[in-house]
Amino acid sequence: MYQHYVEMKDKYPHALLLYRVGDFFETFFQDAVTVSRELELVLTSKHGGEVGRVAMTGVPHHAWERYTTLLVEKGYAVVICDQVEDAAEAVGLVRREVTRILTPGTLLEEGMLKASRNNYLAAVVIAANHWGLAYADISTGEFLTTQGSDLEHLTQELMRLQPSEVLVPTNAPDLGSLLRPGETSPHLPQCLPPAFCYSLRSQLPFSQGEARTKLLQKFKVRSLEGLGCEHLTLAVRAAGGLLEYIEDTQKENPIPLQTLRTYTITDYLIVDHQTRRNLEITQTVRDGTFHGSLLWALDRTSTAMGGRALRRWLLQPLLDVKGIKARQDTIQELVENTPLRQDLRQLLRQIYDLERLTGRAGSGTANARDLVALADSVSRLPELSRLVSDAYSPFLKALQKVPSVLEELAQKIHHHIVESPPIHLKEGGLIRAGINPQLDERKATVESDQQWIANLEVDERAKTGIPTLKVGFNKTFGYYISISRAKSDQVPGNYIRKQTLTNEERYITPELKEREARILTARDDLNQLEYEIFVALREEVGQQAEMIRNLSRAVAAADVLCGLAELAVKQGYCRPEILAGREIEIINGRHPVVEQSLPAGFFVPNSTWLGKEEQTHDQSADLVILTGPNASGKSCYLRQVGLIQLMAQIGSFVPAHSAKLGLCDRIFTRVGAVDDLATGQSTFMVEMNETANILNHATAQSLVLLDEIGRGTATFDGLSIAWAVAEYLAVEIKARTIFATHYHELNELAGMLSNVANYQVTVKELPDQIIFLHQVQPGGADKSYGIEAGRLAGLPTVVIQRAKQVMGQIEKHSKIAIGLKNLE
Ligand SMILES: Nc1ncnc2c1ncn2[C@@H]1O[C@H](COP(=O)(O)OP(=O)(O)OP(=O)(O)O)[C@@H](O)[C@H]1O
Repeated sequence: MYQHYVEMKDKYPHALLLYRVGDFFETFFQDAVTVSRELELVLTSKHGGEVGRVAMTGVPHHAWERYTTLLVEKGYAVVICDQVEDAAEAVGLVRREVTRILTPGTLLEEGMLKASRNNYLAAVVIAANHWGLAYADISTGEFLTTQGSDLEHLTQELMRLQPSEVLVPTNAPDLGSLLRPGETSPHLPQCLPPAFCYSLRSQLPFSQGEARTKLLQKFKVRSLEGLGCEHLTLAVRAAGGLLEYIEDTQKENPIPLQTLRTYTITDYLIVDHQTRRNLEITQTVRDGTFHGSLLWALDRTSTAMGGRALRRWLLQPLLDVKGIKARQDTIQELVENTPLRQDLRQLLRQIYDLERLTGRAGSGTANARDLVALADSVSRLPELSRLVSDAYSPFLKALQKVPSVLEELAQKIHHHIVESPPIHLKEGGLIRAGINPQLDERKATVESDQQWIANLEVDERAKTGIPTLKVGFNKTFGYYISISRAKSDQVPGNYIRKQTLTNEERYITPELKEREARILTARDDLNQLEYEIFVALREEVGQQAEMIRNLSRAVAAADVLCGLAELAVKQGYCRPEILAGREIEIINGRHPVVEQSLPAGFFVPNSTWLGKEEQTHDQSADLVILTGPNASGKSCYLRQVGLIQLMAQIGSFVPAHSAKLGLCDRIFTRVGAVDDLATGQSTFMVEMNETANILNHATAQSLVLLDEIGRGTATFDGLSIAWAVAEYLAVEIKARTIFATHYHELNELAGMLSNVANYQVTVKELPDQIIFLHQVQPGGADKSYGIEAGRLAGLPTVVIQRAKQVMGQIEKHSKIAIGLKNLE
């Protein structure tokens, strides 16, 4: 056995090999040490003949999925080597084969995947400063590719996707190895973020010739023109290499992938990783939780597919007005038609994860319960289409037609498979009566034999006159007749004694054994036949994978929009008017997340005007300097504007009384720095890097949100940098910007530049407290409340007095604007 194990392990040197021995999956040698460390399991050892003592760690065979999930989550590849024949019938060593290879990016099993998010496998090809990126979710079939010419964009795109595994073609000697998050290799290009798992692959499948041929074959086309990537060499190379990997690891279960789609990152609103983090789109900054994120606040979807789609939309908002309006129209129809919205939500709740169920059917991993769940869901689709039959908005109209072949397929599944089938596929009990005459005939024979055995006890008691006679069954002898030892002298002549126990004797009869043998063979045949009928049905579903998935995507989109409509109604959102220009006008806007965490009516709405032509000065600024005391609501206001803009660009209604929003090409944020200990950078350096990135990439079409710049250094350095940055943004770039700051001196900019305005968050000052009004109003705060806050916090009176004196002096001598004017 060890020899066979070593032969298998040789084939998969970079994966953990789980090897079935009896009721356990065992790991040996170094794998055992790793598994025991990672899963906190006991490491034991056994004498292994010539090799001496062998370290081993095992997990119960029925729980392999649970343990494997943990290992894969930690970034390991796992190979399952299972017994493929019955140990009891095996002659010599039980035959074992690799039945499944699991890597973080190639999971299909339901329990291993998070319902609410995609599980992406990505592949990158880098050539000098150019890159190609392909990604697929093999559980849902999505398959996309793109390319670009700035490595920073590749990093950002990977951060958006958060792939579970990234394939990188290299010349590394340890091809096939999987680097876990944080592990490095000299063969890994620098621009790849260390947070992901990287699979080092050979270059060949990623070469233009091989990759292109692979794609042509897979999609049965003669040119890649129709897929949109004929001339995108790097995109083709990445996609072809990715496809080869999927086929290589999923030999047993050919994956039904959707047709490759080519996209361009600049077709979407660019939200860099920093901004996504600062705006807390999918998780909070403080503790990384989902609760408190924008996704948490917006998600009212009813299906897992809808939940995943909403996440994708939020991470990839649109730049195309038509696309946004189509989504808005659908939300509007659902907002206005409450009965339709409610019925739709009710119905959607009954639809399971069709995308993934179809994937499992197509790859041959679905069980009978999966097929029933799929049929249940598909059979809801005609109801759904009837419900939206009068709808006029685009995403509801997309549901109006359900191909009859799908309805028939669902009926067939229901007709064939019993209502609550067992999990196991080879133990029978799957297929209904009346489906297959051969099956029914064999079932009838088995049943009659079983009935004969069931009657045997009564018959034999009558025949022998022994009232305590019993018929029993055990694994060693099969059926037997049991008689107490006291009565054993009364047994008939055809009884053959098999076993003697303390108080009883066990017998068989030739007829009993004959019936038993017939039952056992017939049952095996029956189970096999049921399995074959099931597999044929599963394949039939797999053949319709594309059609089911197209509909699933339409259901997912409708679900997202129905959820957004529900939210709009419940939270009082408005439909923003999307403009082609640069104007941003938000009347009485609210922060979508903070609003939901406060009691109703507590959130103070605030308006915003940016980039408007021909308006009063306060309402036409490109750059707003926002001042106000600590904790007055500056950061909240700043984020609110970013979130409203982003929500509008996914097509959602927004938390405001009304809004007119010109599209943004990018949203940038710089919000309160945290020391980046991992890279050893100081707070100030992180802040400066981020600011540099903004100044180098923002355009007049961008939205820039800056919260405190220049705080991590000496006051005058900080103030000077903040001033120069604000000026550059307003004069050179003309990006729409909100600049929150404690440097009141920046208010002087508004007097010098016509496209700069001052806003402040107001407070009410009482003798012994400051009341936060959270109201944003035109005008610069004329005083800072830092010293006041210090007083309220209990700093000694002398310190407060002295601080006031020092401030008085500083203010007297600080005339930045006048000074700068004199310089010119
Ligand atoms: N418009 C609002 N209505 C109601 N409460 C608000 C509003 N804006 C902010 N708040 C509350 O005030 C708290 C402080 O807000 P925020 O963090 O935005 O202040 P800040 O001015 O940025 O403070 P600092 O200058 O210290 O960073 C928030 O936690 C929020 O609960």
